Amino acid sequence: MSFASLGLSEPIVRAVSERGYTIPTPIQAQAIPAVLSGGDLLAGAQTGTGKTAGFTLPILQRLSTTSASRPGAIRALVLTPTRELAAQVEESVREYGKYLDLKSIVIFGGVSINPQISALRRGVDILVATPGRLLDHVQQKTVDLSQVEILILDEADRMLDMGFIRDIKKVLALLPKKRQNLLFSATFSDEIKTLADGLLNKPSMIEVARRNTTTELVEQKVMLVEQKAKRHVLAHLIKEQQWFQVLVFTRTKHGANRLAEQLTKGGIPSLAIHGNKSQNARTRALAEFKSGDLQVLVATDIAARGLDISELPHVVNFELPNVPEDYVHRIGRTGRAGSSGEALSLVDREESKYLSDIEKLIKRQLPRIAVPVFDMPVVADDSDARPPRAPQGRGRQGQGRGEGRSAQPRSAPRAAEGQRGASRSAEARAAQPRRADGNAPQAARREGAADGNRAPRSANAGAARKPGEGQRSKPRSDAPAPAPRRNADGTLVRQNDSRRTDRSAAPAADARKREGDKGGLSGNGGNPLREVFARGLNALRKLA
Ligand SMILES: Nc1ncnc2c1ncn2[C@@H]1O[C@H](COP(=O)(O)OP(=O)(O)OP(=O)(O)O)[C@@H](O)[C@H]1O
Repeated sequence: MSFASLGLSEPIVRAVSERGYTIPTPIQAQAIPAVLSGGDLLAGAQTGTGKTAGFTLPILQRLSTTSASRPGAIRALVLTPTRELAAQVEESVREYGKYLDLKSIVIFGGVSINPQISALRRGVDILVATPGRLLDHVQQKTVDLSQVEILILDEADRMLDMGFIRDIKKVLALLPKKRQNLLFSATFSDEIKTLADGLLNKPSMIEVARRNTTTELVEQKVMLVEQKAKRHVLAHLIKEQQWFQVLVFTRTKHGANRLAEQLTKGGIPSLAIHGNKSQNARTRALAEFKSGDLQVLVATDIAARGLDISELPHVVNFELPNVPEDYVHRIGRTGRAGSSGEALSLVDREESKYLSDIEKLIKRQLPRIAVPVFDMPVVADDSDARPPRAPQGRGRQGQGRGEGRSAQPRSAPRAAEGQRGASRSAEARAAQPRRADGNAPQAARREGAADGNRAPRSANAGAARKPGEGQRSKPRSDAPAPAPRRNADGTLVRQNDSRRTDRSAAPAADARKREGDKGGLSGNGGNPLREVFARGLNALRKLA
């Protein structure tokens, strides 16, 4: 099957083949004719399977073969949940439409509104926007949506959930009654699907794979590890396994800042991206990460949806999301367009409910792998020893609005009201890290500086490293001092624990074997029993 055979004109097919696409993906093969027929559509297909072109190409086709009712009028409106996704979608519109006489622009918050006003004045056929900034334009009467022929909700289930639904309803009220509605996502919960059905007019429904399934191209694993050990385990894995491009998801903005700072201090260049960062910092962090100049991007769910990072090899859930669909989207940043990838979830026992919700959604049990055995540095700062919040059901925590016009959290439907209150106070708690000596830890004091700026790098972190470059061999001045051998939960390995240690090392070694020795999961060389004995004795002396 070819793109031309789906009813697309030569200029569109030419642009698509210049992009390197020869065969439509299954969602494109089904969605393109359905959109061209003019009806409403609810389309679901796994992450990274080409949904963007699935709606963009037929929109371009429809608009290029009919004329606007009024010159310069907005004819298609694409809404996305995040600024970065809006920018990405509009880039695709421009690329696929480069041989057509259609104009597109993107508008989102966090940047000056004036250039957007000027661009809207000049006339535009396809507008890609985040809802918050779009409503700002509505309020200032700088946008006219009365001629919109096609509305597209990308990441539709997110757009219709409690974070966005009020804004979406305001936008819908401004659109002509007669229009084509297109809803695309990799996930649709039953309640969102029912809501979507109510908004659509006799929609066709396309489901390429079973709803809410994760892509087969991602190898998913779970490591059961205590919250306070997670950052050490993560740093160890990144160094030992020489992971380069790693996207790490945390539950809160503060947690993202803190982890990015800790990793950077430990010699792993990292930046955080979340809703409290300036747009400049967000754009820069994502660009550096996409281009391969940045080793680790620590993100909240702001980066979970839609972002297309070419051949991203690793996604890590530092904490599990409390909305199981978000798991599907997070891990879907890897394993895209036919490439394979790995997703590792670090799960504290307090998160076991989230894990079972996720496994229920994706209808499979995720394989558990052993925690690596290694020397964990002793740290006075136990600010991340706090376990994650106990599961409280659905509803996003600690994120507030997806792309708000203000820092105020969105209002939520009744059922979720209590959860959001809980989430805010939990975020506030997390904003006050504790330290044994009662002083604010460095991370907290630096937070202001780190926010919106490049996270401070350690003296010899220098430029981002390529895989294999100086990760193990170079001694670093900021490397943690040799420490007593500890278990993954931070407790000292005692003399009597040696058999236990050996037993816990065994599954790790097995896991490494299973993984074709990618692992590096074992401890130091030499005689492990003697080493454990000596270290244990040392530590006990110190304690005494
Ligand atoms: N027909 C095609 N042939 C080859 N590559 C394609 C084709 N269509 C899309 N792609 C590529 O596949 C990747 C994923 O596409 P896209 O971002 O549209 O996925 P998606 O289904 O919207 O994912 P998500 O659910 O995460 O938003 C992109 O890099 C895109 O360029």
